[in-house]
Amino acid sequence: MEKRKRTTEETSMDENKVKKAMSKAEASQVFASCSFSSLGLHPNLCDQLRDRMGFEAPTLIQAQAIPVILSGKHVLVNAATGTGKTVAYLAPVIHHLQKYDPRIQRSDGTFALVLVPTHELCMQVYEILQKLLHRFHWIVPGYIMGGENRSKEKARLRKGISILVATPGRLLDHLKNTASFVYSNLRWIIFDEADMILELGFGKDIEEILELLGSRQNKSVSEEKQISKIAEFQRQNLLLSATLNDKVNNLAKISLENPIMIGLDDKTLQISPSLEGLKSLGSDVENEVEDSEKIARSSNDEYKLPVQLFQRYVKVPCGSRLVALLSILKSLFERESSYKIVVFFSTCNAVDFHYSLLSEFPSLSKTQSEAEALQLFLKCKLFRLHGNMKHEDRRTTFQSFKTEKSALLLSTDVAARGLDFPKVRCIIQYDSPGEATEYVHRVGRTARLGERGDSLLFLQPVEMDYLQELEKHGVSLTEYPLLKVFDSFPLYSQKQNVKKFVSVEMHPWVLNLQKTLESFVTAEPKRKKLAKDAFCSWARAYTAHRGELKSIFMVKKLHLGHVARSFALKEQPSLVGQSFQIQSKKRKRDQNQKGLSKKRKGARKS
Ligand SMILES: Nc1ncnc2c1ncn2[C@@H]1O[C@H](COP(=O)(O)OP(=O)(O)OP(=O)(O)O)[C@@H](O)[C@H]1O
Repeated sequence: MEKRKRTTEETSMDENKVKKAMSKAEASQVFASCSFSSLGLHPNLCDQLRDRMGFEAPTLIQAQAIPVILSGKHVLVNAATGTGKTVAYLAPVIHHLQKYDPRIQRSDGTFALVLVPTHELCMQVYEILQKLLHRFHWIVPGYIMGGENRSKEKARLRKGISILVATPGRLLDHLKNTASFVYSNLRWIIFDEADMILELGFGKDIEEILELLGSRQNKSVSEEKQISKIAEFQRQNLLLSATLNDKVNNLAKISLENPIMIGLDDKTLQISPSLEGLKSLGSDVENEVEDSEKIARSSNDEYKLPVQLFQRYVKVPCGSRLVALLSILKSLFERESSYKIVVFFSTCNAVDFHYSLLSEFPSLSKTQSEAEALQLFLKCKLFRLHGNMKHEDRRTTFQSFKTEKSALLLSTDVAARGLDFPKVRCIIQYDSPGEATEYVHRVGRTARLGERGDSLLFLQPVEMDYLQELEKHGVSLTEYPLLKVFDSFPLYSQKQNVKKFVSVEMHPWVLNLQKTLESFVTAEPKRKKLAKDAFCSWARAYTAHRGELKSIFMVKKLHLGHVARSFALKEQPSLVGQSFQIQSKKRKRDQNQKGLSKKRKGARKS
């Protein structure tokens, strides 16, 4: 069995960093020094939080948010990932609902609506609700989401769901088509991961939902009263996210009335109760005009990241990316017996290819007996998650990865937001995230609630300007010692006492592993097809970067032959390459024509 050597330098560097981070984490004080009951929550609910959930004390954000939410005001919460925002909004809702006298009944319909962007988040919030409601059996939790059986959902809505967790598209569908869905008592609308809901293009749906529910802030009071006939209380809307952007500003404006801001720095705030100049949530970010009444400025905002998170980047030439990924994963899993890692990819095809590769790629073996034993290169439980998977498979992956102590999850951005996988120690962004907000949410899957976490961002030499993009938001990364990782592997077919290698591409470990990977992938037509499809969709995704990022992630700057190597292909797939080049030529031609017609228009105007 091959053993990896760890340099003492590497070990002491890591240990120092751990110590430094842990003291930072302690200093950051994740928990407040008060109790849940001192925040005004009902004793039964406090018992439930302690006995069922194991929560002894509130987190800082819970201590800040719970009393304000209990007071009935509209609230915008901006707090770092993994700080306990879910309980911050669910606990006050449950507190109020359990107090209703006479007790609420299923026939009263829905009192609280939690809108979330993804299925996984929908399930996660629902599960937390189930635990919190254990002692309050008359308050019924439920969920509706795209991809589920509509008629079963209709039946559940007919029976009555007191607190409903939903994805926007499916909610809108039921609001329009399920006559037995009672929402006349609706008191709370909560947007969890508000910016992602909008990023996913649900802006128009949200506007329509707010209209239908009579909760759009420019509705006249009489109209609102008509809709909320039975409700004796005023509506309370809550908006939560770890990152804010212009679209959230607009959503805040149309859904929140005189909101209280929690977790937002005064300097970056301009609270505007004014409802004038509302823009459509469905419009493109690029098309949005500068607005002087922003609730939170996004352009130069510093994002809040957990202080105990070590953020590093690794600079890898394109053709060596796959070898670098596999080597880093191997070294991490060999270092510790229990280790949970999430690797983010840009496309579903890329996840499928890497999943298939890692599920079967054998260990590079020195001896015949080792080869016969068929050891895998990576000895860890492997999972994958992406939007093209069947819902049932997504659910199983989500649940299984949650409970594993040591495992690797390969995922697209469906896992980037809000998901709470316990004990994830490291996040690897193999494909770059695009917007800085995406970076923040991806790394937010680790270092949750004061725990230690590492993150590693893969960048090619031509993409290094992305670090400056992150710097603009106060995010700074240190370099990961990649060559040291390669040096620590035994070099078969080379003399053991070799000199230090200076270049990543020419490192014997890299050359050897790359060659083996290429032979492995090209030997099996199915695997080769997965690699080709992944290559093709990767290149398409690469051209889809928006705004300023276009000048950093330029496909023009890439050598497509090297990109192919990163999918263990010996050559750039010619057909894909040609069609890709035709596409990019066409795009260029279109851009030139656009530029020309703009110039012409300009000339006509002047
Ligand atoms: N008071 C508490 N005591 C102990 N654990 C808590 C407490 N509140 C929340 N947690 C746990 O902290 C973790 C993070 O909580 P949660 O998922 O609500 O964070 P979040 O702020 O919504 O994160 P994200 O921004 O990534 O969605 C969860 O595992 C949750 O069970």
